[in-house]
Amino acid sequence: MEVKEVEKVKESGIFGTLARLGHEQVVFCHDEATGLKAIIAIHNTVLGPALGGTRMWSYATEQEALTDVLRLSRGMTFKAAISGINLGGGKAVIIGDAKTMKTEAFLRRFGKFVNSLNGKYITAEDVNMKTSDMEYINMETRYVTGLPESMGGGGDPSPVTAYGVYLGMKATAKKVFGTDSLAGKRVAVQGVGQVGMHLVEHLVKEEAKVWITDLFEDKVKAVAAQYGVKAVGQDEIYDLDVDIYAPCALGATVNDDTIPRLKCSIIAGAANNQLKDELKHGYMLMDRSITYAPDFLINAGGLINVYNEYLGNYSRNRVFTQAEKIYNTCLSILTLADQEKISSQEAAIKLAEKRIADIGLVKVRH
Ligand SMILES: NC(=O)c1ccc[n+]([C@@H]2O[C@H](COP(=O)([O-])OP(=O)(O)OC[C@H]3O[C@@H](n4cnc5c(N)ncnc54)[C@H](O)[C@@H]3O)[C@@H](O)[C@H]2O)c1
Repeated sequence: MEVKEVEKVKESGIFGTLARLGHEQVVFCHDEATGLKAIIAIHNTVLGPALGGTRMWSYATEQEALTDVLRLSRGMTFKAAISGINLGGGKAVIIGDAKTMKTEAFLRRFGKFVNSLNGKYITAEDVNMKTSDMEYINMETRYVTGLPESMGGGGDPSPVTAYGVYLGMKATAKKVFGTDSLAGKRVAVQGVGQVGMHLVEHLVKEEAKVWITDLFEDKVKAVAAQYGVKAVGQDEIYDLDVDIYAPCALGATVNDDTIPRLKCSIIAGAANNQLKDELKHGYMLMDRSITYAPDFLINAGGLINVYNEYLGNYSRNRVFTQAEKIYNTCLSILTLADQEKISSQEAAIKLAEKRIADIGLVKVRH
């Protein structure tokens, strides 16, 4: 959590912050018996109900939890809008230790709070929440998605996310190199977890030259051996002489320290909030002629997956077909950014906001 962001919330007060970020509703949930403390933030419901996962974290302060949920829910609005999905943006955070506090009663009490919003907010998994937790939440509300396949859910969203990231990377390559072929292109993948590993598979299939890193050496060794790619140290990844940097671990890795070190022409990866400061670092990348594929667009495969599950009659094929739209949307955004001399992140937000405004007008007409 950025200290600066927390300070901004303190300075402008809660309503001032909601006005600045454009939120509709924030719900504070408290239950003495189970020790549940949660915040549900509904950013925008113009396109549909607000969908976004629940994150459980031992936040240092309540202010920090509030800042996180406001920032994340706003991001979900843009992600759904740019992906052509009829959903709004929302998110929930639960304050506390996920290892010790999650009991059946605790999760079902949270489910009851979600249910009290009558479908205005739909929850799903996020950091420190598992599909098994969603099963308990589902006992108290039907406004939950991301259920296990055994319960009719869509299963692991990571392959869909990785496919979208791969297509976003190809579209960006088309813009930068004039061809979307990644054959022979040098790609550095940071984080070979669920998404990173599937991404490596796509890249190797297309004969890209791949370097990988991860916090866990066993993961690195396993992926390097399986796909015949090269392993590098965690910090070394920023200095590699590569064409593409793919952040698939944590957010905020594109920042004051790393931008001067990067030698790539493209950044395209799965992590959320890759730019530490959306505005400043978007422009720093432009100055260095590094083209950035907006994260909330190219990592939207997971959202497309849970949305389809929520609609019912889930089909994995349909999900992959919908994820293919990421390629053309990415090209449109990069073209708009060029035309208007703005960062690709700003261009993506502009297109997302335009769709919300246009569809908002359609909705008020009879
Ligand atoms: N899973 C999805 O469908 C999905 C959808 C949208 C966005 N994302 C985002 O994509 C990213 C990857 O998701 P995932 O599901 O693969 O997560 P994951 O936890 O399975 O994998 C992340 C990997 O990054 C590694 N890592 C963490 N910090 C690192 C560091 N400093 N250097 C190198 N490696 C590091 C971890 O050890 C782990 O192996 C996350 O930021 C996630 O929020 C995932």
